[in-house]
Amino acid sequence: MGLLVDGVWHDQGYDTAKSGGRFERSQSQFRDFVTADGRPAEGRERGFKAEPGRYHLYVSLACPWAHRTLIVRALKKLEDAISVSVVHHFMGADGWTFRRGEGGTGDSLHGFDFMRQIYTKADPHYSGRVTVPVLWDKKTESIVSNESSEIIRMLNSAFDAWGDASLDLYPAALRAEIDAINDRVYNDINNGVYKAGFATTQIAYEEAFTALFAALDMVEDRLSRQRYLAGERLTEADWRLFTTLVRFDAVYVGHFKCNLRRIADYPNLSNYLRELYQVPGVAETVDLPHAKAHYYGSHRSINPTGVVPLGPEQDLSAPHNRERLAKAA
Ligand SMILES: N[C@@H](CCC(=O)N[C@@H](CS)C(=O)NCC(=O)O)C(=O)O
Repeated sequence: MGLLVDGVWHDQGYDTAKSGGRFERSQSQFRDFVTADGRPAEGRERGFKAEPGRYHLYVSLACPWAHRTLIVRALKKLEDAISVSVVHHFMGADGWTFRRGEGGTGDSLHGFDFMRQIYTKADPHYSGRVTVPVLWDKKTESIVSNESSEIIRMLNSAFDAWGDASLDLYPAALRAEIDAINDRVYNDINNGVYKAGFATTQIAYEEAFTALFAALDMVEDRLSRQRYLAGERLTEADWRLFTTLVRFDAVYVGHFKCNLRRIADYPNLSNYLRELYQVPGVAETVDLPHAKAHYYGSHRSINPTGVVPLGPEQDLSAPHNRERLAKAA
């Protein structure tokens, strides 16, 4: 694990010394937007026009942030319009690599060996972490965005000429509701599991753990009354929660010490997780053996032996009971 400083790679883990043992996620730095007409988004200088075949996603199948982009690409039926490369699951001293095999596809655009080369190609003086996902523009040979929450918004709305325009995961009428639930889910659940797992002091771990399970309890309660997080229809808020839920019992309970309860112990959350997993196109984006191999194998500060546990038993294809919450027409 490492980062770039002025374009030079340094093998360095997360520094929690200055923050009382707390894991603090750094801000994504490439924040442009693809738009349908190519005009720069508000407050941005560079404009990128949506065109089929022009953009490429770099993802890891292990990463919950990258997973969001794969799900929205599949749901919006953009597989032919936006190509993908998948990094290898092992993230060691070189960071993400394009080693082929075990799910890794190699870099089909440049034939690079390391993900960091994508960043230095876009900006030879880049300083920061080398993260996935990345939305790459083949035309200008640059990174449009390395922020998953913004990439999914682009996939949702900018490419409707080539995808499923009938699906809107961020409908105008629900935006305030979606933004509010996203905020809690991001801080306490999506990022919460990382804050628990990468904490290097007891107090930092306990803070994250307490907030995480309070938020899961809140979501469990909400999902006992309504089918989806923002009400009666599936939105991006659900997919953002899904990528953490689907990894929870297999990875976060053990590896990140998030072990007060499993998702399997929450009746509504576990049925909801199965419903989302069974939405056509989604199961193909989920690779739990790959995720386990990544987390347990790569984070040697947490799991020095790299041994990957074999369990748990899980059947995400089993029936769910969520139809009972559908509003009678
Ligand atoms: N805010 C970013 C976070 C992406 C992120 O942190 N990805 C992780 C993988 S799960 C990563 O690439 N980490 C590498 C590192 O921190 O060095 C997003 O949502 O796109």
